[in-house]
Amino acid sequence: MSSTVDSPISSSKIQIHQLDRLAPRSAFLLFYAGHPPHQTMISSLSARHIARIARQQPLRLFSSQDSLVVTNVHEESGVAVLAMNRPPANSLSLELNEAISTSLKQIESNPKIQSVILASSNPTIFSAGLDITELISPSDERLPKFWNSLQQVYIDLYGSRLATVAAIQGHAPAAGCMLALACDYRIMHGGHGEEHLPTIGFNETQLGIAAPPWMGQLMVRTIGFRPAERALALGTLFPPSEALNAGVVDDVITEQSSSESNEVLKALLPEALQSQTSNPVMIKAYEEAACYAKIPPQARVASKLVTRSESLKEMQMTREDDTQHFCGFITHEVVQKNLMKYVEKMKQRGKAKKS
Ligand SMILES: CCCCCCCC/C=C\C=C\CC(=O)SCCNC(=O)CCNC(=O)[C@H](O)C(C)(C)COP(=O)(O)OP(=O)(O)OC[C@H]1O[C@@H](n2cnc3c(N)ncnc32)[C@H](O)[C@@H]1OP(=O)(O)O
Repeated sequence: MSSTVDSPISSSKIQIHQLDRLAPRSAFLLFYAGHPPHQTMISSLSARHIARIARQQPLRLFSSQDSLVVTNVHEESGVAVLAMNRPPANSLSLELNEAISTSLKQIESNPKIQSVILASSNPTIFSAGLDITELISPSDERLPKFWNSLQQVYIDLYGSRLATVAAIQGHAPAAGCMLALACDYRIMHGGHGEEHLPTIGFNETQLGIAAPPWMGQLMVRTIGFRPAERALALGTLFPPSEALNAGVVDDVITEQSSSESNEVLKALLPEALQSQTSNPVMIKAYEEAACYAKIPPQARVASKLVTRSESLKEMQMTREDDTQHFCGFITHEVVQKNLMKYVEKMKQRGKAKKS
């Protein structure tokens, strides 16, 4: 049996085939009418359940307000948006990491899309890095799974066939910075006055831990050996203008939002980001993404491989060792103590802010 549902991915219709024949909780195939078939994994709902909903009402596959990520595509310009949506700080949990990887693959499977903007539904925090609560007294089963999901996000983003543009509206410490550095282009908001400057960088040493080798090397490849060596040792968090000078980001936008919303952004941005249609960082991110989307894709991807394939290969080869080191390091008594102290400080700061 097949039924047709409206898709927020594009204006085209989606046909769902043979859902009833699939076992519950299995993945199913979606065929975009008029395009070659694409595979889309939907693991959290059973196929029967989805088939039933699909017959009754339009199925919103991507732009749900309570999803950990929200995505949308604009086939006319070849640009998509993938926004992290995990309040309060987009800290990277196992589930958020998996959602980022899955959504990126879904976007990649659309041949009309050449660029993706990595964004945040939080206007002041891009991502707070790893969810520190994942690191404290972790279970033996979850910790390696968690680290693997982060490695996978890095591999998927850094090696994506899509041109990737990071729209950094706010803070991007540690693994939040990694997400941005794994993109092809980074645009950061200049902040709202000296007292509210967002920062970006690898601050791990300030937590009593060290960035893993592949993250550290990413910084080295981005800003060069000596500046990276110093920034990693000191755990430097760069405010926007310093991030620009050091080459951590490619562009800093200081202008305020205009009152006029941008028509293309209205069509491109998922519901949860509609308040950002006049946001200058988003406008610039779209312009960059559209610019990349016009380059012949084979040539663009080949040039990306020239600069990235060696480090990706290395990552694949050292992945298991990296997981073992990470788990050993994080569960060390001294590291656990440092992390607990850090979280305590973070909570106190939060309480003080609220009172
Ligand atoms: C030999 C080889 C060995 C290899 C070993 C490798 C080992 C590598 C190990 C780890 C690598 C780690 C990388 C990381 O990403 S660690 C995480 C680093 N992140 C941080 O330090 C950021 C902490 N957060 C902040 O600084 C701020 O929250 C900030 C992002 C700047 C936003 O500030 P603000 O706007 O003022 O918001 P609040 O501070 O009030 O935060 C809002 C709520 O969010 C909670 N929060 C924030 N960050 C995190 C986080 N990372 N994890 C979990 N929760 C977080 C915060 O507590 C507030 O919660 P609440 O509202 O309940 O008070």
